[in-house]
Amino acid sequence: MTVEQLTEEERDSWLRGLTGWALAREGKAIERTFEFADFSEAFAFMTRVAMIAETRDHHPEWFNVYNRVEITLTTHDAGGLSLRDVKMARKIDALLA
Ligand SMILES: C[C@H](O)[C@H](O)[C@H]1CNC2=NC(N)=NC(=O)C2=N1
Repeated sequence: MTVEQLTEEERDSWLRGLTGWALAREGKAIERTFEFADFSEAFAFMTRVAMIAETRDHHPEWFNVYNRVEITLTTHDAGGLSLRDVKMARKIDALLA
């Protein structure tokens, strides 16, 4: 799939609309850390994110220990950040709203 990488301007503008997400990997990714009451809550969240990832065919890089989930979004096909990452971040955030 051909996916366009965001320009720096687009990236900064889209990022202003996302709370809690920060640029990572020299602007080629965004990341956010989530904390839950315990492992069960964290893993339930991960399961829901996994379902979204599968339906969108857009997969997170993530790390979990106990109640903490760190998510990094980047578009491998674009070699950096694309609108798909921004949309995925919004979907993830919506799970917690
Ligand atoms: C063939 C398949 O559509 C691609 O490999 C998809 C799958 N999931 C993906 N996930 C992410 N994060 N980036 C991609 O570029 C990507 N590409």
